Amino acid sequence: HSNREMWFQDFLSPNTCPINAKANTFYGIMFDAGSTGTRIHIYTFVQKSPEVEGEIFESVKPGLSAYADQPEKGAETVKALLDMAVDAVPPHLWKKTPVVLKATAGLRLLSEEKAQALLSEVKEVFEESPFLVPEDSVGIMDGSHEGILAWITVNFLTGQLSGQNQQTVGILDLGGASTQITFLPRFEETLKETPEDFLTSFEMFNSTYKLYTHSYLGFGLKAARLATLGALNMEVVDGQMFRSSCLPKHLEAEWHFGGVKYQYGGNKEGETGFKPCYLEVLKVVKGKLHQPDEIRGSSFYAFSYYYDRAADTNLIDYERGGVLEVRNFERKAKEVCDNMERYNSASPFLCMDLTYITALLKEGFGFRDNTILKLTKKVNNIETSWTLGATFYLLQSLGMTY
Ligand SMILES: Nc1nc2c(ncn2[C@@H]2O[C@H](COP(=O)(O)OP(=O)(O)O)[C@@H](O)[C@H]2O)c(=O)[nH]1
Ligand SMILES: [Ca+2]
Repeated sequence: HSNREMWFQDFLSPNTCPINAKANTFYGIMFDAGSTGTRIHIYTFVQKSPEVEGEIFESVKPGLSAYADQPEKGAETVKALLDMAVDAVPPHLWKKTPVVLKATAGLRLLSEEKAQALLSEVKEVFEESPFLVPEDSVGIMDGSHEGILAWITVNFLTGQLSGQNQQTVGILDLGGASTQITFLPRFEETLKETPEDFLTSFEMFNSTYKLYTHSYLGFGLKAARLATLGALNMEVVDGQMFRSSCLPKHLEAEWHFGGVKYQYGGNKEGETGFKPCYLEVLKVVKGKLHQPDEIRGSSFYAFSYYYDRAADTNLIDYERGGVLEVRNFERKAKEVCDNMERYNSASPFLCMDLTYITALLKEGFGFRDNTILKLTKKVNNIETSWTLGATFYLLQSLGMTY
């Protein structure tokens, strides 16, 4: 360093810079313990109005449920991410920076004691850190909150929660083990025909919202693969083969999910391709999901695996996302499933995944072929995830703001 720079650096050190510049900035750390990975979101807030100044986002695979029998190792993956936050947050703010981890469907599918073992190891990592560890800093996220909090994130970031025009957007989140659908019903009719536990009211930014939301456990993309193979929620006999016409004909492979090993493969003799595959995935979704009429015409934001699979098949730009119709997923599914040899470089599940997404949207939720989906993974450079919404609630509950 030249001495000029040193002088400059000294001037801006925390205890000499103008207090209002520093006092306004504070941080929140929210971990998303997803079924396929653990993610850290380090948010920077500016005090004056609910404003997110920035986000540091990192993720690690696999998710905590893969460490069902080695909870300390699972917690180590959280510690590695938390060490990043020690570097990112100024030391004088550590004690005022809350750290929370919420686990989603991956841990909901684990046994109670295995999930608790993982969570208590994570709690120890938090206790050993320099950050503020609130009361319920580690836990499993309630499915209905998962959808609502993602809705808050997207509608806050797109400015629908502050502006007067309450033209909010609905959200679709396709995880590995569960999938969420959330929107603000406009018609009284919808409220009447919706099951009671699908409707949740809450207070945010001094407005009250009554949202339609549901988290379908077992309907995430990975869980749906097992369901399509007929392997979900069953004791797998060692060496048992699971076959599907959604898989390449000559495929023989094994796969680990949620700590269990599965043998799976294609239909050497039987049929292969979109038509037989669609019939298989239809068994997973037909008649299993609630179909609110209101959504048939409205467009939705869609992210997580909806985004990943659309990007993997160039339906959207990998970085910027894009807008498409439900029919684009179906067309791509047909193209992949009926030309499997051309796609052998991609995941062997690509045909099954795209066909499942098509069936989930059309036969599951009841969307039309021309329903518009806005696929995004960031809005204003902030990840579209339930974690920002969860952090707003956390700060509110700590009386820190909003
Ligand atoms: N970019 C990005 N992708 C995400 C985020 N959360 C989930 N995903 C993607 O969605 C996939 C499945 O979601 P996950 O959270 O692991 O499953 P869940 O526990 O059932 O919700 C992951 O493999 C990621 O690719 C996120 O915050 N940002
Ligand atoms: Ca998730």
